[in-house]
Amino acid sequence: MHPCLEKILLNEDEIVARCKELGQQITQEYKNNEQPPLLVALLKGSVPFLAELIKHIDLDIQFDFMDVSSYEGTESIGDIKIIKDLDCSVKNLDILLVEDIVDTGRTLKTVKAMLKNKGAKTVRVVTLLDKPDRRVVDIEADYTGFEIPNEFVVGFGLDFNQKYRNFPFVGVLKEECYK
Ligand SMILES: O=P(O)(O)OC[C@H]1O[C@H](OP(=O)(O)OP(=O)(O)O)[C@H](O)[C@@H]1O
Ligand code: HPA
Repeated sequence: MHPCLEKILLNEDEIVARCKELGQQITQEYKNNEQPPLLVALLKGSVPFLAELIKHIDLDIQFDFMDVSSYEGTESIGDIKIIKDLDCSVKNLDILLVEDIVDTGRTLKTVKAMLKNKGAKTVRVVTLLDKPDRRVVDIEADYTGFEIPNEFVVGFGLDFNQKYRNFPFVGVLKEECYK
């Protein structure tokens, strides 16, 4: 057990089982679509979730990455910066945006609007975690792994100051470690 860990909210088995359900649901909902979706994953937090999810999507999907940043420590700074844009065009594509967490909703709202502006045909969202109590803009994911309470979480991709992304579970740190 890591010395900074206060508690585990979601263990690895629960996360993997939910990724399987989400992958199957996505497969069903896109299988009669004209084209398979392009998964757009937001770096860096969504990487472990993307890696688990795609094992359970039985469609000829492709994926690409964008890196946007809005957090310093546990604070959303509101201003969304693009650090790395997509490699491919999204024009007329059905996009499935892959997020680790929807918190204030600012990142999702901004990125969804960017993709629409670039000519995406549709933009849906799959998120591992949703923290509805923290929302400041009106936005919801189309597919959600787990709703969680208003606590700053780490693990399964989520960081505090770039650390703890490699925990295979989602947990909460001891207060003295959020410094
Ligand atoms: O709903 P919001 O309040 O906008 O917060 C959610 C976003 O914040 C985190 O990203 P961050 O900018 O920390 O980048 P990271 O994925 O590299 O950790 C997280 O990965 C989401 O993308
Ligand atoms: O709870 C969180 N943990 C890590 N990163 C985050 N970005 C938004 N909310 C969170």
